[in-house]
Amino acid sequence: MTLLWSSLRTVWKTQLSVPTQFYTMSSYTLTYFPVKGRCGALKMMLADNGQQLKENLVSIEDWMKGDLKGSCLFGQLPKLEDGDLVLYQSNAMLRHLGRKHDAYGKTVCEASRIDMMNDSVEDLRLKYIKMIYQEYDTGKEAYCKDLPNHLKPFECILSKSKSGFLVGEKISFADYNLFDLLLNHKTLCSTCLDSFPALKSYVDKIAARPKVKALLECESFKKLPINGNGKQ
Ligand SMILES: N[C@@H](CCC(=O)N[C@@H](CS)C(=O)NCC(=O)O)C(=O)O
Repeated sequence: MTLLWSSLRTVWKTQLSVPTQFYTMSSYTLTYFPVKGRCGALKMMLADNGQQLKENLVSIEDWMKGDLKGSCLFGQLPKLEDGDLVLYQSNAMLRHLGRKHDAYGKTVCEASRIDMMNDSVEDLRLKYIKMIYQEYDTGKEAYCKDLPNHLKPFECILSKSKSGFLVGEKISFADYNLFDLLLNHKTLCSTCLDSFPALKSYVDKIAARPKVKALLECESFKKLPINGNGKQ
């Protein structure tokens, strides 16, 4: 049993831990609207790994013509192309990049915990999107009041983390995703992290990673609105 487990671990590590430099020739193309939206985390992860990203920005006018929508597997963007691989679903893209760029944990158990954390980030993102697009004027206040209940589990995890990341010793795709969503929330409510010291230093620490910092300060990234309806 021990032997089997250790060989499984070896297979998993072989799949996950291919040196990052092996992938420097990857050519990524992202097709999406001119917003940060569901692609902020993906862009941060690629930037942090020194990867190039070609972007096709789609205006609402072009989208409304319907041809592109009709060509998308689920009728929605973003779409990420990595060579011959075409991916839809932003979380599948994060996982793909996590596998390729060693941001998906060291073991099967770490990967599963990263999945769990990312699913929780997605739960909060869906609540955020619903408020932004459907009830900004009537629901923002209640949303901000309830926000600490959703941030508390992340604070709890990070306050116990030795590395300062959600899972294991290294940054993972779930960290980029949570970081991106926390930046959105700081824009929504500037004091929302004041009673969460671990989350606050987590955001500061990821924002200070040189390549992430460069992206956050880059004009073409900064000028993208967070959401498509202008609310933030
Ligand atoms: N679950 C999908 C959601 C994608 C999604 O909601 N896309 C929106 C923009 S962020 C879209 O394409 N809206 C246009 C439409 O539905 O026609 C993902 O994570 O990628």
